[in-house]
Amino acid sequence: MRASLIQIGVDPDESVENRRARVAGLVREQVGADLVVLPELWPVGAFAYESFAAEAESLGGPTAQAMAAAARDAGVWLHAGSIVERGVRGEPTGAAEEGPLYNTSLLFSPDGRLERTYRKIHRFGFDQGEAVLMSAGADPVTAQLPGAVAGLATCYDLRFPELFRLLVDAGAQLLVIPAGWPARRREHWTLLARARAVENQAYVLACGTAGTHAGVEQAGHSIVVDPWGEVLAEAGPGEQVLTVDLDLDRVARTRADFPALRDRVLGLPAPRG
Ligand SMILES: NC(=O)CCC(=O)C(=O)O
Repeated sequence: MRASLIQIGVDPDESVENRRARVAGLVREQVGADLVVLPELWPVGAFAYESFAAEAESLGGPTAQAMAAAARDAGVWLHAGSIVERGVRGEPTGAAEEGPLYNTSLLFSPDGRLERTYRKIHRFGFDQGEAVLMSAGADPVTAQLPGAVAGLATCYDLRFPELFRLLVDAGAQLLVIPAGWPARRREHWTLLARARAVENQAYVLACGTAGTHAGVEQAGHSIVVDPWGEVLAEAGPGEQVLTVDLDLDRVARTRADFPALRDRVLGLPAPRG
């Protein structure tokens, strides 16, 4: 599988419309890739909280339309990163006001069909920002890609290994993680991406943003890690396309040769203390 991660520069001097068109063009350039991955909330910026409501879209909105067309034109599977999704009015409480916001990832097939959506489960910000503006997703998601099952997660999810174990138990061999990770915690990003790969004996494709928005410098350094924890490719801090060929049989070989996943002991009782 050939995968291309497009580490998009998200800066306030570019309009959302311009960035959407520019990114669609970049996706169209990835002819020959099997899978293209974009970062978290690249239309608006993961930390541009004050713009979330104004830039919220439906699953048939302008970003989804542009990405569906780009996936079709390039003939690629496209994990289009995430958008601020405006959910349906009245969901989930039945209230009459506008629908809730979600941080929702979109996965398109090469014919431009929206195959999967994943609403980010772990919202970032503690008691502010995304954590209060967005509603949490509740459903882990996998998708069958050519030759491998992908497990979907988003940015802050990377810190929660139990989600990845669920994905692996559902068959995931490839963990796809769009992000908008800040530069000041770049060491965590790299460390956690490698940890998730090693402990799950899976490929990790983690695609972040570049640039600075809402005063938060982004880490860049998108990274592809193999099931042994080796870094196959890593971007620098700026906008960049990272293309890498994955040997998908390596997942099964790693799990057979070093069967740590098999040796899990499940259902342990609560610790005695
Ligand atoms: N957008 C995010 O989820 C940011 C996560 C982050 O900054 C961190 O986990 O650190």
